Amino acid sequence: MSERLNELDEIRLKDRHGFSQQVSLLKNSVSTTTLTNDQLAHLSLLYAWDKVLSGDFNQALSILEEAAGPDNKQLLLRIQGLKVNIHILSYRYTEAFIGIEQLLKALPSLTNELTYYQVIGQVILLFNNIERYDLAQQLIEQGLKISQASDIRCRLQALGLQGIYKTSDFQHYDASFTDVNSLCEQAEETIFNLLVIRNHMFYLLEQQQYPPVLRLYTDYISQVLNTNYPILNAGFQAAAAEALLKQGDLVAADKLARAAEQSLPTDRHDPAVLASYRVLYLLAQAEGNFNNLLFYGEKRRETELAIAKEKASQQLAYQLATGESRLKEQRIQLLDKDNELLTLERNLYQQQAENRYLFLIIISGFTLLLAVLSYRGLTRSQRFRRLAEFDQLTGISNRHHFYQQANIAAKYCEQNQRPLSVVVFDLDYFKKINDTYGHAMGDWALQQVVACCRNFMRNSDIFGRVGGEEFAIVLPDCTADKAEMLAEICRDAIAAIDTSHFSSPFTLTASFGVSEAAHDGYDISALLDSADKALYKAKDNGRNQVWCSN
Ligand SMILES: Nc1nc2c(ncn2[C@@H]2O[C@H](COP(=O)(O)OP(=O)(O)OP(=O)(O)O)[C@@H](O)[C@H]2O)c(=O)[nH]1
Repeated sequence: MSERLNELDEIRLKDRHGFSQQVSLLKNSVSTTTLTNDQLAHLSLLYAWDKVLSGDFNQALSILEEAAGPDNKQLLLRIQGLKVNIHILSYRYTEAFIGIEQLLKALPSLTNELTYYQVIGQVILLFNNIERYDLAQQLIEQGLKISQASDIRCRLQALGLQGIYKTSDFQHYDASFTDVNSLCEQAEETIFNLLVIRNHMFYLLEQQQYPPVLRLYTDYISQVLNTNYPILNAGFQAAAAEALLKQGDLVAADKLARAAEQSLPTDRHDPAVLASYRVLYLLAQAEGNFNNLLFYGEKRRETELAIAKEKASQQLAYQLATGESRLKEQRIQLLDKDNELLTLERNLYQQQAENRYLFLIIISGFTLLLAVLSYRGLTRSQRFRRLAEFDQLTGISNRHHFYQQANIAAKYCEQNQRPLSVVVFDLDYFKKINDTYGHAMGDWALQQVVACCRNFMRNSDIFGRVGGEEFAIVLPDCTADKAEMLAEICRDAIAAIDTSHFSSPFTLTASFGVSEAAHDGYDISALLDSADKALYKAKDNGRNQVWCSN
């Protein structure tokens, strides 16, 4: 029986399908009373692994919690190691670090090289993530002392490369990369080798060494495609696309960047995902494609934020798990309270949404009745209302209507503690355009400016003409950094308005000011004032730029 369990362990990561089938078969056919404690625990470990590989982390954890305690110390540590692994995969970092602390205490008794790696590999990865390269390095060195097996040495050293890159000089890193690369190639550890090369390509991009990036891409891409590993595909393609872009080959860069996008897993916050969005953003910028610029700018920011958030929660969890124990427990309880509150908030929100839905159904019944009764009256009054609310030249809200809508939005955001930002902009040297090319040309320019900025706004944004050539946008649920990005995109788009078909082409530009409720409060007049002041700074500093009030 023990031999059979060891065989299954062997094929665990090599033949995923066969492993799953055989574990289930064994689990259903064997009589547990005939097994020793260790065999029972080993079977539970394999069964839990099968659940982990199929993504069912909760079940895997309960299998391990219920597993019989083995007499064999190595097996016990593997069970604890897998529990840590599951906590990491399910983002429960506090539990993960508490488990790690226990594992590290038991580490000196680990003598089997493969078990050492199985138990400690994830811990090293996590230490790298929280930038505790010193702790990761200690574990790597200990592992290298235990193991002479080339596959394990490749994996350990590959994990150590990130720390060497971040903490030592480039020459040392370059030499280490070459060593690890050849070691992993000899050991035929393809995935680890390719991950090391992918990271190296991004390192080379940082050093602005573009031809070597493309050489690595050509040399290894067929291996990458064979692994069928999306994070590797996306990483290689994005790195090569960025190198091509920097060398000015936009067409080839675009092709690879799109391929990278198609390889991207949707729910991963891997650096390869970030790199792909960065390249697609740079491409949109080079092509003047403002829709893509906004889209990928947003995606890039979201991914950056998610990576930073994850790192912060890992660092906090590490501090909690290694801090003084009573304080630690209190904080964990506080965190749990936070989680309870979040769940409560979510439930309340769901309830509110359901109530709102019910309310909408009732209201829509009345509305239909009213609509039928007053159809004629409404169409006439609607026409008058449009005239009173919207600017005739550009079609957006006039000053009065803009203020009305803006105040409603500000009140809503304040009550619901949502962010709120304001952007104001004013065309540069517009008088000169009127004076030189005539008032009709000025009108045309105003219409073009509004039409192109409108492209980048959401339905909930409030866009108004608040002066002759001055405009304002109120952005509910939007922080200043995003508002600033929108302003930059509008600024770029206005500067790109094409006047080449006129007999005397001219350039249109605008200056922007941004303010945010978190800094200036929720009063619309104060927000507009503050954004106006930032706008004057943009004008004073040479125009055609965006300034923020904070
Ligand atoms: N064509 C046209 N011009 C307008 C309209 N409303 C205001 N203007 C003109 O916009 C110009 C604004 O000029 P200024 O306030 O001196 O500002 P500017 O020339 O843009 O200079 P800076 O803002 O300092 O960069 C004036 O010439 C106004 O007549 C309009 O509806 N149509």
